[in-house]
Amino acid sequence: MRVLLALGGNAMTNADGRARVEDQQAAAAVAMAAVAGLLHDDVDVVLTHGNGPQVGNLLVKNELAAAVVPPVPLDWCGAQTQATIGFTLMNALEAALATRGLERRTATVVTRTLVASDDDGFAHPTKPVGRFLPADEVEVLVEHGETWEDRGEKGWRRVVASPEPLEVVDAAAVQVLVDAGYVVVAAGGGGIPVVRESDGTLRGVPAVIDKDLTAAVLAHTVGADVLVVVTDVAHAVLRYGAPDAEPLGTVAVSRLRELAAEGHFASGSMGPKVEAACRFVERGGTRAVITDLEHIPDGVRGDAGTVVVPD
Ligand SMILES: Nc1ncnc2c1ncn2[C@@H]1O[C@H](COP(=O)(O)OP(=O)(O)O)[C@@H](O)[C@H]1O
Ligand SMILES: NC(=O)OP(=O)(O)O
Repeated sequence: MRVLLALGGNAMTNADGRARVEDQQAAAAVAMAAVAGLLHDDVDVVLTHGNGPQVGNLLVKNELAAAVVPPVPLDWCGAQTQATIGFTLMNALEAALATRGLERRTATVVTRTLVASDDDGFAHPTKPVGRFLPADEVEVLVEHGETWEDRGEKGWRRVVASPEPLEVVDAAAVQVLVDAGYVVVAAGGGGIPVVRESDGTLRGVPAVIDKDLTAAVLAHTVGADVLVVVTDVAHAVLRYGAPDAEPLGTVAVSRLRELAAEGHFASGSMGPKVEAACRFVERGGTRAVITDLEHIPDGVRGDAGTVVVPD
């Protein structure tokens, strides 16, 4: 069986969004222990991951150091996060496997994702990145041309362009490595966004793609049977936060689309996960599962989490 696991922010760092190195290493150790448990069953695994906290931190470093060190664009920041998170996950996974007496080769692929140059996402930033700030600290940043959004209790967060992923450009390399038995980390942060020029060459563009939507594209392209969207809740929930909230178990994809249209899944959090799960199953995937780290092995079998199946 081939499984693509998309790891959310909670699996990559701690809850305050600051993404300190030690927090990222600790979170990776916990996440990779869960993934190592899955590798007992000798499944092929491709991992992808978010980068919102990390890429936001790199943007802040750019600003603070601009007088001394040349700033780099957002696509470069995204590429840098693929490298640092990829190697952290590889180290953590190999350590987790070693404690179980297991060995699997690992690789991280610097991965580009094709987007449309006229995507509406460039005009309307939606992707939250970096740390949370109180409203009074945000004013001056908005005056400098940044877009910030009120994210509720935790404060305000910067939002950047987030175009739709059309194609994972480097999927063939991922496929070769996974066919050869590697556990592959790929398309981190949704992939480095690129557009195709009229002469066929690719050019990086300043944006951060939603990693769950790219995960659905990559899972289909590498022939995954199961997509698991790993987050900090065991299920997608109907009437989330209300007294009569109801965790969603196994659901047919067309029914899930109806529930999404009724507004059960918040945009910018559970919404893209549900959308990614629907897209993967609609394109022929056996099942897509939304669950937390603890339930990964059961979720892969379809025995835990929100399990999205074909009609
Ligand atoms: N209907 C819902 N069911 C479950 N969780 C929901 C729902 N709507 C919004 N959420 C929120 O979505 C969060 C997961 O999304 P997000 O924070 O973006 O995850 P990650 O960083 O793991 O990718 C949950 O912690 C929960 O607060
Ligand atoms: N790129 C991305 O979707 O990152 P997060 O999951 O960390 O928001």
